[in-house]
Amino acid sequence: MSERISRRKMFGLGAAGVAAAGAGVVAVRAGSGGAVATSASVAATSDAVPFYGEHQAGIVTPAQDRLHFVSFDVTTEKKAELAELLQEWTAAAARMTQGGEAGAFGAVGGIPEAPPDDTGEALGLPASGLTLTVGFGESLFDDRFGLAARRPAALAPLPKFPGDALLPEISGGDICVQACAHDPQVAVHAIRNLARIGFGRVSVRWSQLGFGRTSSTSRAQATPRNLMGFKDGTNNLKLEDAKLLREQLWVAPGDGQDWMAGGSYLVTRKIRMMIETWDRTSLLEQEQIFGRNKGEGAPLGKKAEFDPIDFVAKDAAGEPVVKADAHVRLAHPSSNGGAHLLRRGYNYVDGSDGLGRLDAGLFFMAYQRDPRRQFVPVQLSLARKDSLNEYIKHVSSGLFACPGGVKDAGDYWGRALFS
Ligand SMILES: C=CC1=C(C)c2cc3[nH]c(cc4nc(cc5[nH]c(cc1n2)c(C)c5CCC(=O)O)C(CCC(=O)O)=C4C)c(C)c3C=C
Ligand SMILES: [Fe+2]
Repeated sequence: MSERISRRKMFGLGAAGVAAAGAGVVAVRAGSGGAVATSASVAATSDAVPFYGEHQAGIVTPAQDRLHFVSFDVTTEKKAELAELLQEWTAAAARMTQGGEAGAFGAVGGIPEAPPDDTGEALGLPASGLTLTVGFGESLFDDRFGLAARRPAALAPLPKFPGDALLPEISGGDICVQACAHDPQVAVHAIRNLARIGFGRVSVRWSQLGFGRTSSTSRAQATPRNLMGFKDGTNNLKLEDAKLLREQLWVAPGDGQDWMAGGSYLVTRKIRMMIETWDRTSLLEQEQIFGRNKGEGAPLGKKAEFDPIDFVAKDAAGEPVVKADAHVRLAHPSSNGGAHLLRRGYNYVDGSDGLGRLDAGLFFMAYQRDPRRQFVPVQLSLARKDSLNEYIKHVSSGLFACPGGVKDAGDYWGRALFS
């Protein structure tokens, strides 16, 4: 008889509060698949991130390496069915983030006559730092579910920015789920199972895979690089910036709709890079465009990555060392009324475009307390003047209200909104 243990049990990651039903019935063969940790770094990235808490995981959680982001359209017209789905999703998310299977019986533990309640491709894989973060789009607050009066003012449609080339079919959506993990198979498994559970009630509108996190969200992390080869995330809001997080990231009671307290607003922008043109641009020009050097990521005129940027310094010709149209000057809080963002983007390559070019870029994601005072002014200033614009094109956009955290096993995603 083959040895049968749960995915969660196999890695000793059981967490109180994660549904125990079916544990021990759920099957994975020990030693099957390539999930066995082979080095210290793999072991570290196999850990589970707590699911319950004041805030949703996946926002200040140190950014994992991989992303699968999905936006759903709600297809049911019944509010009760939607609330029920959110409860089912929350239970599945609580299990999967702790390394368990999506359902109580799992991929092979149920009756043979029924479809399994887990699709199976993560059997044998550890939790891999999986976080699942949910958000509600503006379109959910139309008259379908009687939620119009509960739409936060901050969830207003974003304005059209100069240069926008947005494709509606990969923009917007009623509900988003951001899955981040250190293993792409774990992130994809989670989104796929949520889509499966949602059959008949939601349908996938668009989804995006990402790799090589392009932002650090903790000082414990080294700054990664984007596909233009520059360190990205140096001057990001970070987990350790407690005061700034309170002021700039988390929605506070009294900010508007109470159901959003402890939550945050997520802006997504898929930004295609004209990397072939970029690769024919001189190093000097590349560095002037960002206002930082490519090797260290130091501000121009400075030596080390975290040296403060000097926006006043002039070169021998009397020109600003950091140009007037440099990306970091235009995006800096000092140019935007003190606005900060918590950036959490990922690189993407979606094959090629049929014209001999890679379809590649940045899936930009940024969390904030109020996009009207944060993303909108920053993006307006970038869209008008940024010298980077010659090399990029915004092709998709999303804005989602991500509520506060799920408190315990009796709570669910969006309970405060739906009750
Ligand atoms: C509206 C917000 C922003 C968009 C859109 C955006 C696109 C974008 N950015 C890079 C690369 C870098 N950005 C850097 C800094 C930076 N970018 C934003 C905002 C947006 N970027 C901010 C708020 C900041 C921080 C500015 C500061 O306070 O100094 C950097 C420098 C390193 C860093 O601090 O992270 C790089 C590099 C690309 C490639 C891109 C679109 C494709
Ligand atoms: Fe940027």
